[in-house]
Amino acid sequence: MAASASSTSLKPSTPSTTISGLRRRPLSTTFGVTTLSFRRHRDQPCRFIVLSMDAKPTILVAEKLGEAGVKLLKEFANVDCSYNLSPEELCTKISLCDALIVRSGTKVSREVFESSAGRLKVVGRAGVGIDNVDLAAATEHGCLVVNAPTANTVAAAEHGIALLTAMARNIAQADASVKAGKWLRSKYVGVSLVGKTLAVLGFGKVGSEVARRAKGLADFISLHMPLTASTSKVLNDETFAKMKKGVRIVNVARGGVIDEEALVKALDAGIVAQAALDVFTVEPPAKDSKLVQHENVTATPHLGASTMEAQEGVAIEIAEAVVGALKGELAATAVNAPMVPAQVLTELKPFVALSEKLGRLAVQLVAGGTGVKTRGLRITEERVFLDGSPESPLELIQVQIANVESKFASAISDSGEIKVEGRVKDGIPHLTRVGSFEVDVSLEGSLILCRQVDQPGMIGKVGSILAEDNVNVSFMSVGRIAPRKQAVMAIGVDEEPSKQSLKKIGEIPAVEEFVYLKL
Ligand SMILES: NC(=O)c1ccc[n+]([C@@H]2O[C@H](COP(=O)([O-])OP(=O)(O)OC[C@H]3O[C@@H](n4cnc5c(N)ncnc54)[C@H](O)[C@@H]3O)[C@@H](O)[C@H]2O)c1
Ligand SMILES: O=C(O)[C@H](O)COP(=O)(O)O
Repeated sequence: MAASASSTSLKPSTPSTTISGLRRRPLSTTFGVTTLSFRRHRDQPCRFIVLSMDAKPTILVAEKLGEAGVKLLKEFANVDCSYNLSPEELCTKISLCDALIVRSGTKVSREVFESSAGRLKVVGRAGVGIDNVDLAAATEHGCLVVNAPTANTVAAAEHGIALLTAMARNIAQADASVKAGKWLRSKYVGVSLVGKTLAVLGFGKVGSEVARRAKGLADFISLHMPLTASTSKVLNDETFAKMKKGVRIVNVARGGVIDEEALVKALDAGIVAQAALDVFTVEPPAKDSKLVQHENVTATPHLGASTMEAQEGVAIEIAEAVVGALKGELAATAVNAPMVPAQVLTELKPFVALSEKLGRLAVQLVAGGTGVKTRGLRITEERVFLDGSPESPLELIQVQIANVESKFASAISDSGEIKVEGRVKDGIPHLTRVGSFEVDVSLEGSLILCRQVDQPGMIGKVGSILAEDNVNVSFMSVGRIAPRKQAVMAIGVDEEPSKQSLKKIGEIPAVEEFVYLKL
């Protein structure tokens, strides 16, 4: 038997947690805890949904993905490539899947998350825009959403420039007329780009690449912001009325950032001379759409990301992100959790493992089962620096669950919540407090918590019962209020004890309560 025993005396429980020089109010929830919170540098909160998989996962790829990405996924998971699913078919299939990969053509609605009945752990968006994924529903269902934010940036910027130049010289319209047997040289006189001004709305990755390529272009507006509540119909009757007459508009962002009816009116009135559009509010747009059919509109079918290079890049980027998330690694491209720089991820990794284990442990301590994880969850966190330094390292994590009963009464703190606390020691998560009792046990394998009258021989008695059952004890720690009063024994075990052994432990006369917890 490999065991290490230690004994500590009870210290009064504090209303907040001290984190190396800063005082921090612990996380608290009204119901179960599976979501973890940290602070990262610059005092921005980070939230991770920690995933762990036991069997080989199943990944549904619902839209065409580059081969290199599919190959990568197949090395790790069962991969089901099923395209053109109806919303109903997607909802039926999703209950058998651990991850889903989509492009912009699939709506990942609340119904999809509800239909997954908790099995769906990751949604991978093979591209940038995540307006087709219900992020609030994903978060509520404990599902991580990751995207591939970098691999198609250049492709989208190049398409924007292609549309801009093609629009300025009427390339698409002129091509169609020549193919129709016409030769209309005076009809298709274009505008020169030299000396003009270009407004880039949405100056992020794509927008800045467009600007770099567009030096010297102008009197154009190129849209590159995501579709959100604040960008929806950002170009509308009011904004068109304020524009310079004869402006030309390029949209490779999302159709919804333009009020399309207003654009048709602006085109008819000559306020907007031309528009080059890759994206539409509804895709594909209606065949008789006034906008698409307008003679001053150049339209492409959402081709911004469609280059061989971008699609291979996106496929690999999303495959790596989804596989990483399914393995429980921290996701750098998570969109319903903040992006965290690589060096911070390394620093936080053991704390994520600690938080995951504390969360699991705390939820199992709730009386009446653990099926409350996604409902009524309220997380609060407050950080006050004692030494004035936001760079102070994280020292311990405390998880509290309020407004619930516990199946292990000793886990209830003086203030009435289930409380567990842990630290990272030599890279390994340790449980350091249960309720008001200080313990020190490595959070590996599983755990027996046992409250007993503090008296000689207790460690031996419990140890013998486990030894008879061939259960190896990895760590053992006792926290007590005062000598010969109540004590809590935390025993780490490598194997699951039989029901009989657990019963025997419960029958030791000095044992007042005990619980077996799987980590
Ligand atoms: N047509 C395509 O195939 C294609 C390809 C790639 C990206 N996109 C679209 O382009 C968008 C931008 O992609 P990205 O990689 O550059 O993203 P990004 O996050 O790097 O850049 C978006 C920028 O928009 C800005 N922004 C947000 N709201 C704004 C507002 N109300 N007004 C002005 N700016 C605002 C942000 O601050 C950010 O700088 C994506 O969200 C996607 O919808 C389309
Ligand atoms: O947001 C994006 O990345 C682009 O719109 C590309 O979408 P797609 O993958 O459906 O081409």
